[in-house]
Amino acid sequence: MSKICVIGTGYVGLVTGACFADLGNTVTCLDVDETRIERLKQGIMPIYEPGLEQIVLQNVRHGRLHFTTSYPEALKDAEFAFIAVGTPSGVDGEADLQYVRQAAEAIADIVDHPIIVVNKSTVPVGTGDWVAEVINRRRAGKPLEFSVVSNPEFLREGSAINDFMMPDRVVLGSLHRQAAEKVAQLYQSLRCPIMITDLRTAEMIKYASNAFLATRISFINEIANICEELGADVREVARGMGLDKRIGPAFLDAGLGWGGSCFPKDVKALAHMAVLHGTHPQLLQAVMEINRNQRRRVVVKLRKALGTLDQKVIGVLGLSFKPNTDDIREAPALEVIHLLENEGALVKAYDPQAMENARSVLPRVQLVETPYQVAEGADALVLATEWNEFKQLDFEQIYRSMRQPVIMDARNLWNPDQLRAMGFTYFGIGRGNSVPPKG
Ligand SMILES: NC(=O)C1=CN([C@@H]2O[C@H](COP(=O)(O)OP(=O)(O)OC[C@H]3O[C@@H](n4cnc5c(N)ncnc54)[C@H](O)[C@@H]3O)[C@@H](O)[C@H]2O)C=CC1
Ligand SMILES: O=C(O)[C@H]1O[C@H](OP(=O)(O)OP(=O)(O)OC[C@H]2O[C@@H](n3ccc(=O)[nH]c3=O)[C@H](O)[C@@H]2O)[C@H](O)[C@@H](O)[C@@H]1O
Repeated sequence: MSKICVIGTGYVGLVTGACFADLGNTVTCLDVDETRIERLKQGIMPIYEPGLEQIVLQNVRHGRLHFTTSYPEALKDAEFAFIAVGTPSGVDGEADLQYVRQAAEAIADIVDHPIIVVNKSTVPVGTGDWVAEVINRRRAGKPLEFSVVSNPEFLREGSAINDFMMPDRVVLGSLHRQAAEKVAQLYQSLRCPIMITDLRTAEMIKYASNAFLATRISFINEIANICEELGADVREVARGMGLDKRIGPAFLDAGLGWGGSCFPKDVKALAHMAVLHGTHPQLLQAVMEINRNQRRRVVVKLRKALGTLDQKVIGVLGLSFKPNTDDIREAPALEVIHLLENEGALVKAYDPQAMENARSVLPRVQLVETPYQVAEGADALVLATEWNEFKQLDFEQIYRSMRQPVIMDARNLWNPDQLRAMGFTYFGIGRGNSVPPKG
């Protein structure tokens, strides 16, 4: 069993730390955010993630998982230092590496024993080499025995623990095969394919994977828009496509487009890298443009259905960028709300988990306690995030309480025939009758 330091306690750091502890290692998770660490020490999770609290508390109790803000404490005798800090978008769409640099410099300043530096953050191709340079430069005259391994993370929010513990694959990249093999041993018990390659290739696998998934979603959204005009049903189209083993059914849900803390920043960063190195990433540009338009189309449909959005009350169900998370970073719902507010609409909203996070970024939105309060007096109801609890609502009650019975089901969650039969004007995404009549 190994001694591991995890730098950063965001989604990835916390899940990585808790899961490695659960696999029997001794893990210290470090963050520069004192409040976060203080709360973690009290057993309070900084994020909503199913199963996380249980695995954290259990491993803390067994003495395998620790939290600290002290780099010396976290790195003491650590055989591995996992960097899992944020890599947000910079001004031009590039990945901002300031936190990675700080982590690398701290390792260089503190460690005096051989160590493997494992990069789990999503970073531009070439960052592994750069991290090695940062450490070496900092240690000039007093070399440190270390290797850098890239180990991109593929977990999804909302199913993070399962994704970590039952991955489709683990990707490792390094100049030093032996170092990569040592990291591979940490994952041995997960019994999944472990691919060892070079540093830059591993870094690119992460971007290419996220960009490909985003491309699938933009592709099906484009097909959805064509379906609307031609009277086909995109859900059936996706089902029919997905039965082909070469295509597969995943990531073909048309809707409001992709959001979240990663797809938007990673597709942008990949396109930025491409342009910077003289290639023209036309497909990536189109993938991003389709995604932007997907939100706007919803607002256009609502405007057409209601005549104007000015002074109209629009209820929004779901604020998180997808179900089972309280994360609202780049959530499609927020963009739709901003567009609606720009046209004078008054927005009410509810989300099962993201209300706290939404409060500060949506000062003009009336946040209410239940889906039914969202519907009350509304001129239209928009389903922006397909939480399970929205599947079975009392639509009779909703119909009675709305000012105008207009439903914009932007995640294709509900049954159009049933709702239309009840008297609702229903619009979905890519489902035949989904465009309001012209004029
Ligand atoms: N959120 C996700 O589902 C996934 C994220 N990733 C990648 O993993 C990386 C981390 O993402 P998140 O966990 O979402 O980030 P986050 O932004 O939620 O958390 C990052 C944490 O790192 C801490 N931090 C910043 N600088 C630090 C330093 N110098 N020393 C110690 N702690 C420091 C911050 O205080 C924060 O708590 C990103 O590169 C992201 O692209 C990869 C796969 C999934
Ligand atoms: O690098 C990352 O951070 C992670 O990004 C995504 O995970 P995540 O952002 O948690 O969520 P997804 O389930 O991929 O959904 C992303 C967005 O696409 C949307 N989506 C997803 C699937 C689909 O069919 N249609 C669709 O619109 C979701 O609503 C959401 O807004 C990837 O799936 C992970 O493999 C990756 O590790």
